[in-house]
Amino acid sequence: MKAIHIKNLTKNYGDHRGIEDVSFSVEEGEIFGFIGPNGAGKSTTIRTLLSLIRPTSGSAQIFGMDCIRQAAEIAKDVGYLPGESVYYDNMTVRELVNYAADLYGVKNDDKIKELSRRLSLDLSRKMADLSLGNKKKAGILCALLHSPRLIILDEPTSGLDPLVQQEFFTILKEENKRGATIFFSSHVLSEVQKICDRVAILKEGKMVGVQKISELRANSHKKISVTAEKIPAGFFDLGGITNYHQEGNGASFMFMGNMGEILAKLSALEVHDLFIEEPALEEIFMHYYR
Ligand SMILES: Nc1ncnc2c1ncn2[C@@H]1O[C@H](COP(=O)(O)OP(=O)(O)OP(=O)(O)O)[C@@H](O)[C@H]1O
Repeated sequence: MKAIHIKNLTKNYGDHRGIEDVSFSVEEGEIFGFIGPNGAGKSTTIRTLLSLIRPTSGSAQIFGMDCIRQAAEIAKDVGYLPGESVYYDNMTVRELVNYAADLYGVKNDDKIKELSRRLSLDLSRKMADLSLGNKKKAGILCALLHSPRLIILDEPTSGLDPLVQQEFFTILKEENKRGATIFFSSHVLSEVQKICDRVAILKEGKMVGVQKISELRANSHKKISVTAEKIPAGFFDLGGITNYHQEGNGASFMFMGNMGEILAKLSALEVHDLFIEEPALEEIFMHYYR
């Protein structure tokens, strides 16, 4: 069963481009990343999925249900953390989560207590007095408290400090283990690689591709830096080399190909230092954004 199935989805805001002809699917049980720079159209896609805005054309389904016609039914199965949230300032966190729990018919308080403890969120505080990160935690609580089948998170980590972020990822992995599908939008590529199985890449409103994180890495270039007694000009004249820089007795470049060729070349040098590194996911993605 597909948790999410989007087909040729287009949303224009008058003359402004939102998203154009976006298609992809998320399998039930996946942790799926949705990546793109600010303004790429991630929130537009999510809001269309949840029927908060209407598409210009195309269709979307969640668990086989039509996102427009069956929006109310879908909402019971979904937990959603918006990118930007506006809350009732006068409510305490406790009042807010009780309100959300009532909406979803959640009677048991254990999960609320456990999540607030693990995220270090004080339930007695007023929403108006919370920092951005603590407001985010309250939003996370509201998105998870009913143990939904599908969790949709729009830029969930902005404002969370690193320790809380780590705990939040552990919680998400546990939610995934109990069977929840997780759809995670972000412009921070390094955090997506920590948790997601596959990613969809969005650029200027259009899909660039969907790939497994493991494949992205397997197909990737290696980053090589060498310092040696003397490196003749244009010494590394091999195929598969890009971003070549040479200065003084150092050279650095990206390489994709048979590493033996590089080692054969290096054996002709008096090498002082050699680094062969996996590039960050950011660098792997860069060729999509050129
Ligand atoms: N209500 C709106 N009216 C007009 N244009 C909009 C509206 N909402 C979004 N857009 C435009 O649609 C495009 C996609 O925006 P969207 O917010 O979906 O991107 P995003 O990838 O979620 O980025 P961000 O992380 O900055 O929110 C942008 O060019 C944005 O300016």
